[in-house]
Amino acid sequence: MGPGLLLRGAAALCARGLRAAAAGRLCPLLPRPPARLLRTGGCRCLRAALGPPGQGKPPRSVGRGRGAAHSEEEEEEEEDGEQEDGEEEELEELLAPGPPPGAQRLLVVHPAVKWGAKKPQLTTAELQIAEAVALINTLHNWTVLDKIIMSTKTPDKKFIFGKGNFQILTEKIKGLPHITAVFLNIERLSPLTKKELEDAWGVTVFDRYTVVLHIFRCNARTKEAKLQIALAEIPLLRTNLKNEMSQLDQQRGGSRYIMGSGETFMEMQYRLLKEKEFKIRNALEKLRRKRSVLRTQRRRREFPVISVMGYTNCGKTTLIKALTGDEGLQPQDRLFATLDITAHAGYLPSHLAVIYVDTIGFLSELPHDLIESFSATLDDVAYSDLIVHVRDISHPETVLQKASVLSVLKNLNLPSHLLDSVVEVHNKVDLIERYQSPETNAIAVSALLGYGLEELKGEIERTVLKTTGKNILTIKVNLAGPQLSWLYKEATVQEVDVMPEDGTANVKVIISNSALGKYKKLFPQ
Ligand SMILES: Nc1nc2c(ncn2[C@@H]2O[C@H](COP(=O)(O)OP(=O)(O)OP(=O)(O)O)[C@@H](O)[C@H]2O)c(=O)[nH]1
Ligand SMILES: [Mg+2]
Repeated sequence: MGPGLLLRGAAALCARGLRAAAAGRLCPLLPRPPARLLRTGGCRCLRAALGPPGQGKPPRSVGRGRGAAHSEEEEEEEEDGEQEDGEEEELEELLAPGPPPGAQRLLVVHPAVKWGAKKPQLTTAELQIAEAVALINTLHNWTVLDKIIMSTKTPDKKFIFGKGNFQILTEKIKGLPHITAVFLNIERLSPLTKKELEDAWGVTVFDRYTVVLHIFRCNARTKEAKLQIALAEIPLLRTNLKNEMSQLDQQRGGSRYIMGSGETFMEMQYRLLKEKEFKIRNALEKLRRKRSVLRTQRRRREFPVISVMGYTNCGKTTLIKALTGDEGLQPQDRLFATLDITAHAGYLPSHLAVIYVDTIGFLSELPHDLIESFSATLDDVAYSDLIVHVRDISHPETVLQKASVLSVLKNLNLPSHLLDSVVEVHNKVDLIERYQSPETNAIAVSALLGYGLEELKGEIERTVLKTTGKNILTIKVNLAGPQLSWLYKEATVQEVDVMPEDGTANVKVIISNSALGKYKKLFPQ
């Protein structure tokens, strides 16, 4: 006789739990959570996903039974949420101010070091200035009027360029009366250099730090992203303050005491800045704690978490959309479109449910302070089960981009097993005729056109099973005994194929090594 009843209910139950877990929610029996993903840092979304207090409580024993253990954390979260309402206004004051109003018309200047140890490898001045232009084009109503590559042997000196080239540049700028600013494509300008250049050129001068920070500010949606930007601004505010104070001191204003306060104007400004920094760090810490609760919840539900990382604009969001079918995702052809970490549920070939985490893109020569203030966002990566490194293989600097990403990953202090098991994806192969990967382990895909996705899912599954110590097995159980309910509790049951004639069932499960050991001990064959 052929197989009897085939029950796929277990997988359906699992799907609900998965959606809830991706949304940071726990109850598998509640109405469907918003399909849109929880932005892990955004408390408003979190509350929306949890629903009104009381609604989000899991029943004591549902499905795989693990949901029951977490309600204390959930309550704590709800309380936190209420408390935050009162703080919302106060925190608004800490957030970075909006971008300066009005359009900017820029000259982009790339200082090129053509000889010696400081000459950049794996790229050219043309590609670097192209990236600088792309950064500006990301910003609404900022336009590049002109661009110039100017060679220099002394990029670290006060005027960046030698005398002759500085003169040529100054004349060029004076000959462009319509520009409102110069974007000097170097990591960071000292306040003194910035001031001297602005005095010489008569327009505002931006460095990479200011431009990237500005893009972040424009793209930030969640409270966490905004707070991180506010934190990244602190060093800038501090150096500005130092500058202003030295000017004030020259006019002998900075050291005067403010009446009755016992502190000078300068001391007061520093104190206010310190207080602001303290508040931002506190608020971020709170959000971080909240995230760690979500992390614990996901762990408990045992959905493997896959962090999708890569250089900005390489196609991370497009790939996750293709792997999960999540229509809420909006890939965009601009740098730093994604600033908030979001989680999205998907399935691997053997119906193993996983959560894909979309992350902020990387950029070479991203100033340290900026990376540091966003490192909290990347905290989650350390707790994932696998990293998928997406590369835009059609980009002329793809090799340099890979090196930048790997160097940031190394500095994130990730566990070595994560770094050793990275799955590398070569994306945008549709843009290259007959693409042949030079790296044998990489998977070639087109996230946009859907090529290579099945192969990628297969590779992700193989690696995830290995790194999480899970097995996919079919176990024959006696339906009269407690085995099936034990498996529902301790593993992920995918299919139950009942044989009514002998009261047994073939049960397809995803089970961890340790659970399998226990099962064998409890139910010896
Ligand atoms: N031709 C082609 N374009 C792609 C492919 N994948 C992504 N893109 C395009 O590349 C651009 C960037 O895609 P995103 O998915 O937003 O890239 P991202 O890595 O998430 O970018 P950030 O969030 O800004 O770091 C979009 O215009 C996509 O349509 C692909 O396989 N082929
Ligand atoms: Mg993105």
